[in-house]
Amino acid sequence: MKASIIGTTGYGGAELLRILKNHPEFEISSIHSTRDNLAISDEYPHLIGIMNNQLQKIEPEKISESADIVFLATPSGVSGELAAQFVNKNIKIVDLSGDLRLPASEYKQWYKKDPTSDEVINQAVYGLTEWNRDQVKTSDLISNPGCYPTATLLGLAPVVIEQLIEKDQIIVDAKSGISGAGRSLSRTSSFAEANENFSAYKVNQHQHTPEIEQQLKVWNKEMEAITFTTQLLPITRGIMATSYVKLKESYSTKQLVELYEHTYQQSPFVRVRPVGNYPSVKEVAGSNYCDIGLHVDERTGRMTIISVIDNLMKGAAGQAVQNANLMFGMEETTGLEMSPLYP
Ligand SMILES: NC(=O)C1=CN([C@@H]2O[C@H](COP(=O)(O)OP(=O)(O)OC[C@H]3O[C@@H](n4cnc5c(N)ncnc54)[C@H](OP(=O)(O)O)[C@@H]3O)[C@@H](O)[C@H]2O)C=CC1
Ligand SMILES: CC(=O)N[C@@H](CCC(=O)OP(=O)(O)O)C(=O)O
Repeated sequence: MKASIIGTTGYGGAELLRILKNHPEFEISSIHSTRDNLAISDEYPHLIGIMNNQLQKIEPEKISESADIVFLATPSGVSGELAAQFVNKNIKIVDLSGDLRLPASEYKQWYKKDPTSDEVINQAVYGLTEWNRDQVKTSDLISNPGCYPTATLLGLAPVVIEQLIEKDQIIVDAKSGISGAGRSLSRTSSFAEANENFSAYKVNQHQHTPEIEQQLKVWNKEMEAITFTTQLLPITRGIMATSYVKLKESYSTKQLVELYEHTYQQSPFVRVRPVGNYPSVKEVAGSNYCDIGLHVDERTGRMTIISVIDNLMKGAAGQAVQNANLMFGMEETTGLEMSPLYP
C-alpha cells in the first residue's frame, strides 16, 4: 500500500516517517509540506542515509491517483481544507488535527477558526481505535483523536460505560511534554521558558475539552461537563492524564483493576497496571502503548486513574497508523510493535 504524508516536516510527520519506514505493508510514496524541492534529510539530518525523499507540491488529484492513503499531519485550520479536497476520491484519509473531531459550530467556538463543512466532518469516524474498531475498518476518512483525549478517554472508558461514577464529578489534571506543541517556535515552548518550569495553560478553555465530553456522552448520554486542566512539562515526549472520579458505590482497587483488565483484554496497546503499580511517561515513550494505573481512596470514595501515552505515538502518528492498519484489513499492531525507549 502506498502512503502519502502532508505535514511531513512537523513532529507528527517525522513520527509517521519513522513508523512507515519500517512498516511491512505501507510504502511512503510521496511527502509534502508548504515547501517542496527539499530533501527530507536536509530538513531532518537524523534521516541522512535512511531516507532522501524529496518534498513535493501538494496536488490532491495527483496524490489521490498515486497513493492508497494520505496522512494529514497538518495544523488545525489547514487539515480540514485538505480533507475536503481528498474526500470522495479514491484514497483513504487519516487526519491528525482537531478539524474533523467536532461539529462545525462547536469547532468554531473552541478553536476560534473557521470550520470545515459539516458535510465533510460528518463523514469522519472518530479514530479512538480501541472503542471504534468496527467503524474504523469500514471508513475512508478518520479523524484521529487529540493527544490529551486519547490518554483521558482510555482511562475513563470502563467506569463511564459501566456507569460506576457520578456524572458531574470528573476532574482531569493533564500534563504534556513540549513536542505536543509542534515544531514551530513559540515563547512558551522555548528552552528558557519551559526548562525547569511547570505551567498551566488554557485553563478551562482547552480545545480538547468538548472532544472528551462528546465521547463520554457517546458512552453514557447522562455525562456532564468535566473540569480539565492542561500543563506543560519540561520533557520532550509524553502525556500523563490523572483523572479523579467519584464512585457511586464502594469498590476496591482490586475489583476495578479487574474490570479494566477485562475491558482491555483484546486491546494490545492498552496495558493495565497491577494493584499498587502506576505508570510513568518514560515507560511508554517511543511506543504506541497507553498504560493505566488506578487506585480507590476508600476515605473519599474517589478513584484516581493515571494514564500515560507518548503524545507523538498513541497520541498522534502511532494511533493514525493503528487506524490505517484496520482500514486496510491488517492487524492493528502491524508495524507498531516497537518497545518503549527506556531509560
Ligand atoms: N505534536 C503532537 O503531539 C500532536 C499533534 N497533533 C496534531 O497533528 C498535527 C501536526 O502536529 P505537529 O506535527 O505537532 O505540528 P508541527 O507544527 O510540528 O508541523 C506542522 C506541519 O504542517 C505543515 N504545514 C503548515 N501549514 C501548512 C499548509 N498550509 N499546507 C501544508 N502543510 C502545512 C508544516 O510544514 P512546513 O513547516 O514545512 O511549512 C509542518 O510540516 C496538528 O494538527 C496537531 O494538532 C495531534 C496529536 C498530538
Ligand atoms: C503541549 C501543547 O501545547 N499541546 C497542544 C496540543 C494541540 C493539538 O494537538 O492540537 P489539536 O487540537 O489539533 O489536537 C495544545 O495543548 O494545544
